[in-house]
Amino acid sequence: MAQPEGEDLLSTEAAGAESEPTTVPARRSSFRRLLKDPQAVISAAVLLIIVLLGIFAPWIAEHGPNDAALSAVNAPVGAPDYPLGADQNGRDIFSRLLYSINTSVVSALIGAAVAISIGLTCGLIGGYFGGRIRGGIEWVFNLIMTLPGILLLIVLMPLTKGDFRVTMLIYGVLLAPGIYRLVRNVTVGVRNELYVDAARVSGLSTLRILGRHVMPVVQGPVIISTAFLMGSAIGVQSGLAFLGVGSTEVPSFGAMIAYGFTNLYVDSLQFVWPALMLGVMTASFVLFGNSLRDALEGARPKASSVSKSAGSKGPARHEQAPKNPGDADALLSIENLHLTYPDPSGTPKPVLNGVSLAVRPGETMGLVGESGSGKTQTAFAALGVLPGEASIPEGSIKLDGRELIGLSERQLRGIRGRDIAYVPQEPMSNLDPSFTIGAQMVESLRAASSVSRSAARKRAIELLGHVGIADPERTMRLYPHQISGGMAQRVLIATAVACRPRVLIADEPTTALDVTIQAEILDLLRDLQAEMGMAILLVTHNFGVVADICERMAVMQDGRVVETGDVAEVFRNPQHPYTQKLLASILDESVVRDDDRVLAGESSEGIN
Ligand SMILES: Nc1ncnc2c1ncn2[C@@H]1O[C@H](COP(=O)(O)OP(=O)(O)OP(=O)(O)O)[C@@H](O)[C@H]1O
Repeated sequence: MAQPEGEDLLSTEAAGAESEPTTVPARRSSFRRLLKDPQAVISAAVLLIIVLLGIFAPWIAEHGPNDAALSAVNAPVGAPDYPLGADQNGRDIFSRLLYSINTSVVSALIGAAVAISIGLTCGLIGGYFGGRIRGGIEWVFNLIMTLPGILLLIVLMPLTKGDFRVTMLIYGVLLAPGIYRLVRNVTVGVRNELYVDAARVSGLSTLRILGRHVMPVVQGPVIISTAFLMGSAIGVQSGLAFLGVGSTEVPSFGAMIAYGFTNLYVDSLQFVWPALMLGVMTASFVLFGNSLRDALEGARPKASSVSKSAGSKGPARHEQAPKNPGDADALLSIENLHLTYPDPSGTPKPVLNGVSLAVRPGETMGLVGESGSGKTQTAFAALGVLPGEASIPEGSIKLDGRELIGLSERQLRGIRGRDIAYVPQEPMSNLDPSFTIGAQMVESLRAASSVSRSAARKRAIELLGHVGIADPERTMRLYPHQISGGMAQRVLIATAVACRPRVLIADEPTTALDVTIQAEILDLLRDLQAEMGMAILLVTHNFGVVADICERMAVMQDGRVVETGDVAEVFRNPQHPYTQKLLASILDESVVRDDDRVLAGESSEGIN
């Protein structure tokens, strides 16, 4: 397929041109999402109140954190001037609690800032450049990881002179390898994306690519890790103070807990206040980080059941839908499917306008149409993996007579992978760069068939061999960036057919691959179909692929199917003007074979 680089470059530029003005609304909508999340609002409010209490401690507290009064020794809660009582040295617990907040916040900021700045910078560089640069960086980080963390901080006490800020600085360095690994893995994954190659070819500087393409992907995981790091830094600082490492002059939850411990039988509450505050602070950091990540990464296409439009109740809203001719024996039957997404003003924007489609058992149906005609949305609707904001006001999707619209996520999970499976367009983007092929296959197999880990591993190795991977055992140990696109697609096909699904939806499974590999993947799909007897719905914009492998085809335009029929018949005698236009613009007699064998899908050779 002559999908020239020029076109890619133009689209990259166009995307770039578009991305500038959309940045502000995107940020605004992330912020709005954050404000709508009760977990985010509550945890942020709790943190804000705690931090403000720390900042205003000198004005709120009656006493200094180290002011001791003999008359106040072990004063109970509610004693005059000592709202939370006093410790065994006669120091105001409330005051020490407030000042300890500042110690914790400073520790969290130093520890997280050092870890993020070192880990993020090195992760981006190591992940993007690879080779010796990555080797050198990893050597240093591996060395750091061998150091015994807390023990080192204790041993270095003479060097830090008990200053918790210096201690947290060193702790930040010890935390950096975790961030490095995270960022490196994400960067390696993004670096292999086609759009990054396109950006590189179009002359974008490395810094710009890192900032524009890599950082947005990295920011979510880093933010959630920041929250964990802050919680961890607070915990470690308190732990060290509990052990007596550091200046006794510095108020800290850890030191307060230690004093509370020794005084547990005199007044148990002395121990409870700092422990409670420590718990609330660390939990708030983590909960807020989770919400922030969700907000920044946007509404993910959750594997949720498709939502029906407001007001539509029960599954009986598609009775008037026109029946598909010949769908009585259909395994997957889509009738009059309408799908909308809200536009920025909230008005539903139609994306599918009454799609009707029937896939019979054991057949390969090609779903063709120009970009944006709704092929993928139709496939996603059938799989029940539309994003949360999608709405189906009308229509029906039946698998072997069972209505899928309106099923709960739990019910859909029982169907996906077992009865209906999916092979995606971009194999690399569909494998997690942080996990080995084996780990990902085992996880998917266990999710689909609840087998033991060892059985899933055995089955994964078998499947990899079955889809033509030469050394399955070795491949299981590899990370996605260590295998080719063709191998990645074989891995995904192997996972998809693991439970012998009755319907396989393959969304442009060969688009991201080069021509030779495309033919191999089509052959593989054909072989697997012959062996397992599954029906395949093949989403493609490539008529060559349709001619090569499909028996029937449906042509989509503007969110509806305009023509359905046997491939040979549609190729010979297209009825709809849009099909005629598509065929006229795509077919080239000099490269496309028109013999009956090929059109009937009997040949094993690919056409492009
Ligand atoms: N989350 C979404 N919100 C709003 N509109 C969407 C969303 N996802 C898809 N669309 C719109 O749905 C329409 C159909 O998209 P779809 O991905 O199904 O097209 P397609 O035929 O598969 O195209 P391609 O061959 O390029 O993948 C497009 O106009 C697209 O902009």
